[in-house]
Amino acid sequence: MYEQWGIDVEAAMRDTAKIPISVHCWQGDDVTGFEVNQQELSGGIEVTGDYPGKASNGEELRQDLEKALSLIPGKHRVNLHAIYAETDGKDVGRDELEPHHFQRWINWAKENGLGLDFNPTLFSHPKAEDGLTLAHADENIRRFWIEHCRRSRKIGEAFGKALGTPALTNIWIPDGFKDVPSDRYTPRLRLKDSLDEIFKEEIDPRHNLDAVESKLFGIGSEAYVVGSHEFYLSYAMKNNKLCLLDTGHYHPTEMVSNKISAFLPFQEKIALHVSRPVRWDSDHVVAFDDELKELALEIVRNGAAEKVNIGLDFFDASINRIAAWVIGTRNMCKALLFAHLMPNEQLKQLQEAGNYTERLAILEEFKTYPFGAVWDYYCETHDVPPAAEWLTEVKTYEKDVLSTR
Ligand SMILES: C[C@H](O)[C@H](O)[C@@H](O)C(=O)CO
Ligand SMILES: [Mn+2]
Repeated sequence: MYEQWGIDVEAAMRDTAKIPISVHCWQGDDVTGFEVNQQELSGGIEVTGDYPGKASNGEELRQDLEKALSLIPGKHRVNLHAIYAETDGKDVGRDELEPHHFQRWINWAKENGLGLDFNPTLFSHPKAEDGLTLAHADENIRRFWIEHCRRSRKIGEAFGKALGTPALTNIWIPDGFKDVPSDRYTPRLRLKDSLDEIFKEEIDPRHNLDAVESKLFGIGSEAYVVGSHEFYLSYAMKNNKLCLLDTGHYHPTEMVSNKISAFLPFQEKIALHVSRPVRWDSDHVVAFDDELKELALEIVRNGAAEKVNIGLDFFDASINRIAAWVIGTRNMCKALLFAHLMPNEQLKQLQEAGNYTERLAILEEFKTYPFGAVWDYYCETHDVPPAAEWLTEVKTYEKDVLSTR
């Protein structure tokens, strides 16, 4: 059926397999991390649920990631946060972190042929208690976070050097106000200054790429977020940084799929946190829904697979955490395969010719093409279980490993 449209199914599978997804480690432990002085999750992000068996150290988290990755077709990446440093019981401040605190992650990534990405952690910390970090009026606090971000880029650089693939080091801060500000400008000036300090040192883009992640609002920053979309878009354009678009960080009817082609004429690279907002930035597990398909289509039909760094960002503790990773990441891969199996060139020509009747007719017909069969075949060719067969393995792992923790 696909070949009748001139679609080369084997080529579609090959091209899908070339796209790495950066799998976020923080789904595995509810964004807890391994710091010696662990703090409550803060910064306006929430994890709900208490499913048993969560990973509580590096060994467990890596073991769980390995299990999840073994059920996902293709070769992918792992995205770390600074709170996943392993310091052997020593209380190392975030402004003191060094690449060697991530040596076990680097060794593991090397053994498993994975790339690593990184994020400084500017929440869940006494110096982020009032929800302000890089835009803080207190110079000591602001300096502390500048130093943390500076060091984070060096950690990203070390990942890139060791693994031969650039790390994406992404800065997200919670800074904002619950209620109407009396001055929106000064905190933004301070954030700009902080970023200038952080990025002062040039780092070879073959080892590290810098991204900045905007947000519309958070819990405790309902009225104003310093690092808004316009702020970071302007900063990234002027300073040659990547804008990271989190699909949960916009107005409920504002679609990130619609933004990709607006960025592409101007930006060499874009980064994504693919998430599933349900009424708000709720970070639900990514589903194979219309917006996910549209996002993948925008990447594939615009030939932008190498320009868009795809990362995931969801955390659900009400279900098995390995299953959450597998469902969300398989759905991202599924959407990319789906996008490669559309008659994109014909659809483009129909639009150019003003033939919107046929454009709609064909888009609708393809919704019921036998995509599931191709997906199963894709999984089999990558030696991972097709359809829901992966669930049996997750259940066995839950019985043998998770339930013993
Ligand atoms: C833990 C992540 O870095 C965090 O979720 C951030 O990326 C975000 O999206 C905050 O809303
Ligand atoms: Mn995010």
